Amino acid sequence: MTGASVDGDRTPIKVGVLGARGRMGTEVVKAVNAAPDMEVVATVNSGDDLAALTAAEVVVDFTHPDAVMDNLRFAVDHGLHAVVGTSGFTDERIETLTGWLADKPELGMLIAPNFALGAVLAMRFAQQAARFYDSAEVVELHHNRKADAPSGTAAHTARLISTARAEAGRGPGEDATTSELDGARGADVAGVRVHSVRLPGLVAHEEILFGAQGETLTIRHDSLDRTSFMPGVLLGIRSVLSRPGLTVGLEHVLGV
Ligand SMILES: NC(=O)C1=CN([C@@H]2O[C@H](COP(=O)(O)OP(=O)(O)OC[C@H]3O[C@@H](n4cnc5c(N)ncnc54)[C@H](OP(=O)(O)O)[C@@H]3O)[C@@H](O)[C@H]2O)C=CC1
Ligand SMILES: O=C(O)C1=N[C@H](C(=O)O)C[C@H](O)C1
Repeated sequence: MTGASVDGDRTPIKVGVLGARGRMGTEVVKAVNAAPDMEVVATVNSGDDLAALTAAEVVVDFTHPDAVMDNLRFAVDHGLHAVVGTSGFTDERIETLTGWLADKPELGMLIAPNFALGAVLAMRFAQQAARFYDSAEVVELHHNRKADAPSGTAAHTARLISTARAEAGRGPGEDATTSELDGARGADVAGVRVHSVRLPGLVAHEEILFGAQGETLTIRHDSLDRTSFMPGVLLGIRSVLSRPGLTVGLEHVLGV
């Protein structure tokens, strides 16, 4: 049986890392190799043959929104569990993955828009607050090498707010803007305005702002270093083996 030794102790979880040379991939390789219960058995970078991944039980993907679906197709076809941090997951993509996994019910796949504990909590708190406020906007701030805007975390946060306020019988708050320069009010994600800032020096930051009569509420999270994502990634690797099907969001693993 894969991963189990004769005396019942589990052998280290075999992990393949996609995007291993990147900012996140580099940290993942270090964190996995430093963990006592797992080891990196394959690293894949852009242009490499994915076949090396078949030595793994779990693949971790921190690549690019344009690359991740092909990588996951390979993982599902080859019976590999997957932990995914790459951004760009639309409802349509989630539906596609659900279809693929239906044919491999034993496989687990975890997609987490953000692996940092504080970011997961910030999204949960925003979801709770959204029941009480019509008006909410999201500001995400990232390093200037980031490929996509808005961030996956901000898009996910906006969708959570939108769903929570709809469930509470609320709509988007009043906005009297009738004249604006293109982009001045940010992107509309599920009826929530999302603003993206890109600056060298930043890592990953998000503010969720709520407004009501005479008051505002601001929820802010800052990842100051990419090591902030690693406890969540390691937890994801450990848990995906016993979570068949698709899980979207680390909150479901953390139970928050
Ligand atoms: N969920 C979370 O908590 C977090 C998610 N992210 C997300 O992770 C992703 C990666 O971020 P980051 O590490 O900063 O980006 P980087 O650009 O630093 O790293 C991405 C790496 O993936 C490689 N790559 C591209 N295509 C492929 C492919 N088909 N197969 C294998 N490797 C490939 C790139 O290689 P090359 O440069 O040669 O193209 C690059 O080395 C982004 O989508 C980002 O938003 C980031 C931080 C936290
Ligand atoms: O590219 C990044 O850096 C990050 N990407 C993720 C996102 O798009 O939300 C997670 C985190 O914000 C860092």
